Amino acid sequence: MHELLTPREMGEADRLAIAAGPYDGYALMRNAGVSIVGALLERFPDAGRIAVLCGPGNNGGDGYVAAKLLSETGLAVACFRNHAPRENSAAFLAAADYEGPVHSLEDFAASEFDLIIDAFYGAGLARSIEGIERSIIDAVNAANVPVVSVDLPSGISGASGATLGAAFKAILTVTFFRKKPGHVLQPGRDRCGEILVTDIGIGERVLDAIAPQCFENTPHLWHQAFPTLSADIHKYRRGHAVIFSGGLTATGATRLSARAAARIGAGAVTVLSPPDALLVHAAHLTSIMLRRTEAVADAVNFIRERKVFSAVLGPGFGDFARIRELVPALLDKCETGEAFKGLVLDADALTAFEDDPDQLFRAAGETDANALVLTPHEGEFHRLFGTIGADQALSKLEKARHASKRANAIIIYKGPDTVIAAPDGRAAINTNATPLLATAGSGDVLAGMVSGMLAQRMPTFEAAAAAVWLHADAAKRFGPGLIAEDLPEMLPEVLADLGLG
Ligand SMILES: NC(=O)C1=CN([C@@H]2O[C@H](COP(=O)(O)OP(=O)(O)OC[C@H]3O[C@@H](n4cnc5c(N)ncnc54)[C@H](OP(=O)(O)O)[C@@H]3O)[C@@H](O)[C@H]2O)[C@H](O)CC1
Ligand SMILES: [K+]
Repeated sequence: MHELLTPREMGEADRLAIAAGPYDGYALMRNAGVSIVGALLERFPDAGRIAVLCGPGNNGGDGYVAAKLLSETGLAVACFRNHAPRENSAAFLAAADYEGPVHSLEDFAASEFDLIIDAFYGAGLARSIEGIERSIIDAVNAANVPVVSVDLPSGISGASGATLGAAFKAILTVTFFRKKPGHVLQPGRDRCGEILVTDIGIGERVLDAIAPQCFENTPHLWHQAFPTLSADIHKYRRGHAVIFSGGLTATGATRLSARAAARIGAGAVTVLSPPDALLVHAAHLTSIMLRRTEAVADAVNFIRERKVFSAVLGPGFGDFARIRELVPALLDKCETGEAFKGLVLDADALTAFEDDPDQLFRAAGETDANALVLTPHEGEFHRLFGTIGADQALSKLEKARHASKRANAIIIYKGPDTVIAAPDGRAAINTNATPLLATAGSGDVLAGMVSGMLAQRMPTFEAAAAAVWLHADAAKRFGPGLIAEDLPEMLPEVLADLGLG
């Protein structure tokens, strides 16, 4: 159930389902109407006066079916519309079968109803909503009458989650078969309210032909890929990660990453420290090891000789020139050795390339697509991927995908709707975030978690997606008062509940 279908893919699912039978388009629409009414009666048993706002397409068709069913239960239902459905469409049949009153939108007043069914537009929204429909959306939102949206809140693009003109703020959105990216990307996600995905008779088998590449980030996506422990494992075989430390006054970020890498299951974690910070680390570290490194060669030799599998570079690092020297060396298997699988660049390691991102992309382009993870938040993304970031026509999902191809790296584009994208086109949108994660050091922990999973040879896309989900789950479990130090300490509980590790 974690596949997300674009409106185009959903249209294809519809077409394949009708071709396979037994339902034709109107039968699917009737099933959709039954789902809407079932959810509505369960949640709003006291709604006496219900308005159904019907658009000209099949979304409106679902509205007529719902109106007919509700009026058959004895409720006072009124339909409003601007345009009748196209002749011979399924929506046309639904409108003809509904025998109650159909009024002009001009006569609609939100205050006269206990509940509004929004069936203006769904998957077919093609442009900005204007005119009377826009005025009604604004008035309904201001009046605070509960809105149940059919498929999507009208005005929200199913592909991007963007608002086109104006969009309803629904209390419940009933969608069909699978969610769409617009349900999980902002601002769409906030406009949906509760999201109910219902079965309308489309068989799972249609997904074989569609082969969706976008997923909601849930444990189903990466559970199977999570490292398991065999009885004969030892600490270095379990996986060795290194974290690069900055200088004397900025060592905390390193330790947060290191602790997270260890807690997520790396067998050994070593902090690579410049000489001036060694004593500070020595005073704080216990199970995590410490190694003095000065020149780039010290670091890559250590990685090669100690069979290190992954590294984090950036948190608290400070020295941008050194980062620009280190990255090409760390992406070069001749330097690091074949065992080294993955480099996570965060914070300063992203900023270090803002004047010349091509330098980073060139180095990444010469390595395999699973060797590098970049973890930009909004500002870092724009600095690194200026043109892609500024392209208003692209959704956050598309931006992450373009950036991933451009950089030949897995991108974790952070935010309330973090997108994880791989150069092969796969993408996951995260939905379990909490504002509690807006605390200093939480990004350092995330970077450490990714590297801890890479150290255990988890495939990179899955490791990145798992880290994002587990990180948010840890924050939610801790709750108010959370600081970054708490995140690694919550991981044992998070992992145990999922049966992982
Ligand atoms: N398998 C399923 O998921 C099923 C879905 N159903 C429902 O069908 C809709 C999708 O129906 P569709 O007819 O493709 O699209 P819409 O109803 O959303 O809208 C298309 C019509 O709206 C016009 N339009 C689009 N944008 C605007 C706008 N901003 N202002 C005015 N008019 C607009 C569009 O006009 P064009 O000129 O562009 O053609 C169309 O007339 C899906 O969301 C589900 O609710 C089925 O009922 C069951 C199976
Ligand atoms: K709608």
